[in-house]
Amino acid sequence: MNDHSRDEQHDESDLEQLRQRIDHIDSELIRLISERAQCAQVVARVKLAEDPQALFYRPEREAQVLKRVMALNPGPLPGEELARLFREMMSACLALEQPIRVAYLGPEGTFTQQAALKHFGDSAVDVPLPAIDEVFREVEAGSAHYGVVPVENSTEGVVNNTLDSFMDTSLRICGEVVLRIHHHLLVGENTRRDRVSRIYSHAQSLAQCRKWLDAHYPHAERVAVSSNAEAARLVRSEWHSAAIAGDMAARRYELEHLAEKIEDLPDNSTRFLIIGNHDVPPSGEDKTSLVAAMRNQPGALHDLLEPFHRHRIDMTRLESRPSRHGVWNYVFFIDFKGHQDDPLVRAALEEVRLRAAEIRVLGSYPVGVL
Ligand SMILES: C=C(O[C@@H]1C=C(C(=O)O)C=C[C@H]1O)C(=O)O
Repeated sequence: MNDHSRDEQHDESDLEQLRQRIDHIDSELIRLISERAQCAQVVARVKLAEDPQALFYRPEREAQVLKRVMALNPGPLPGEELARLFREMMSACLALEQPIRVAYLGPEGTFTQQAALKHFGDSAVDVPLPAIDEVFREVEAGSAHYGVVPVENSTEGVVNNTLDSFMDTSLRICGEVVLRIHHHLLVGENTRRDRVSRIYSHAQSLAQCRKWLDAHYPHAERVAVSSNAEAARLVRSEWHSAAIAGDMAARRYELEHLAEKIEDLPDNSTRFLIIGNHDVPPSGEDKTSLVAAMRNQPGALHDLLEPFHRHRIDMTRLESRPSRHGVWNYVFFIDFKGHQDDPLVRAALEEVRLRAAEIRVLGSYPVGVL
């Protein structure tokens, strides 16, 4: 036997042993995961015994579980990967308690679907809807437990439809998800790649890739459609067209990548909100969103914001939108760190309430973990 074959023999028996060890670990994991799932079933019974209308999904608890997993992670898997595995495990456990229906801005293949999956995991039932206000309506009507809508993009700013929908809803924000957005130039298999004369995408995505398009396809017609998934669907049957969309849409519509990561800013990301019909208890690291209408007098905005500053509350966002009642009246959307049950936040909110014409807390919710 030469050295080489002895080495190989050694490798083979090593491999055999390692696989036996992995089988043994898997058996242990199966036992533990099943024990975890049984525990979740008991949790469901406890919740129901306390309240027949019990909420099974607990965003604050899920955020704590994920953060704990990342803190305990000894490696070699990155914390986010380990948390992703736990995300799926919780999703499956929750489905045993109650299958959760999640409406999102569709069609299938949108970044919003990707955000919904990232937040709720694979075991949630997803319901694609064609418009943001329909997502609000579906959750208001109780046909879906939760909804997922985009609210702001790091390159292009706010999604006005979402902010406007919050003006006339009683729904609450139950969570947030931030997604890194990578755009690709996609084509169907029969497309003449050198003859692309039209590029479809959502207006925001076209804007996020403007410089790249100017440099690479200055003469192609840019056509804005209702979503990037819709763009992907359209180009399947068009020989001279390409779509700008993400990986979900590429997979869903079996498209090929002509160019990858064509967004102008490399850290392009979008924030999505989870909407539901209940308040979320504190998780330990929360944000609060509110909408306020100002009194129509000089210094009103300063007066409105001053209590946040004095109570040292960290404001993370301020947006204004025209109010739909009366010309030139504005409402403000304010996000800040902290939970509405925190004594400091409560004190600030009481003062703000006296200074604003109207304020409505849209929700306190866990800061996005993944
Ligand atoms: C098990 C529970 O119910 C659900 C499932 C969870 C889990 O699997 O860890 C966590 C929160 C809830 O969404 C719970 O509330 O603890």
